[in-house]
Amino acid sequence: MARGLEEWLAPRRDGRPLQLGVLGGTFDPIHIGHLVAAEAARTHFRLDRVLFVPAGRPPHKDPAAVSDAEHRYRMTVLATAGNPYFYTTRLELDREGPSYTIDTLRQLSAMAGPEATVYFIAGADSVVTLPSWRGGLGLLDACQLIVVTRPGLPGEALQRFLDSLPAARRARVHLLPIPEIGISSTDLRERVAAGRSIRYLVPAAVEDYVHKYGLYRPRGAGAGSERAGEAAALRRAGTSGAPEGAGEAAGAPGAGPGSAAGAAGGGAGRA
Ligand SMILES: Nc1ncnc2c1ncn2[C@@H]1O[C@H](COP(=O)(O)OP(=O)(O)OP(=O)(O)O)[C@@H](O)[C@H]1O
Ligand SMILES: O=C(O)c1ccc[n+]([C@@H]2O[C@H](COP(=O)([O-])O)[C@@H](O)[C@H]2O)c1
Repeated sequence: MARGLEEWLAPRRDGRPLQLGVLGGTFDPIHIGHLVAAEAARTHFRLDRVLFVPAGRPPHKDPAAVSDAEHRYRMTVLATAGNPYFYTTRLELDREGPSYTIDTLRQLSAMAGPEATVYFIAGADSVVTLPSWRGGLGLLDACQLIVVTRPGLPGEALQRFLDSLPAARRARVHLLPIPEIGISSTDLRERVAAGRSIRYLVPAAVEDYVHKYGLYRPRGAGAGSERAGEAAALRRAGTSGAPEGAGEAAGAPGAGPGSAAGAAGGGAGRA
């Protein structure tokens, strides 16, 4: 277990119970929809910190269609670096097997301690598939669930899901309307493949990273043809070649103890 995450999950200095947000995703690539969702959840529910968890092996996706986890992790570190309340963990990259969310939530709860409340943040499109996840609705015993709105999902699908829940579990689900950001990682991959701009749809550092490593370009198109080799080199480099940012590989524990964010968190964080 990376020491950075343990430090980042340390209790608040004022003894009040920690309110921890967790946003899991494939993040292939991370985009402003993810960041807006996390920030909206943080401010609305007065979360002390939000942890971004790139899925090492997304359980429901074809591995051949997903970029190397190391690239997705590094882009997430870059994207979250500017927010002192955000942090990116490689927990699911370093765990063997499919990245089941229930395992992650149990692991985080054990690390954060019994006083902490864990809020899993997810888009409405993802939440309606929850019954098919590992552990099914049992996930709602391991966390509070913040459901952020997402353009494109018919309202009835979410309502049907909510209506299907027993009252005790329904009480743990919180709807949060957020500014509608009508983009997805799929759109962004398609844009890059077609040579179209992704500027302003992802943080500038992520845009630079995508182009530097030739991600999402058709095979044989310049740097894109080097993808497998680059990813292998990144893995060999381990944590030493990580980008600067709020993530374990960067060795900069973001809003953890002693950081600028720890101090800034006087109101919202580690007072
Ligand atoms: N634009 C958005 N608005 C609100 N929530 C979003 C948005 N994009 C992604 N999410 C949510 O963020 C989480 C992680 O999403 P993910 O990394 O799969 O991105 P995605 O854009 O849905 O990717 P893809 O198009 O590859 O399926 C999910 O809970 C998803 O519902
Ligand atoms: O645990 C599961 O069975 C499970 C099934 C589908 C999705 N998830 C998680 O849900 C989060 C969002 O998934 P996705 O596909 O929208 O990136 C991400 O953290 C996934 O690992 C988890």
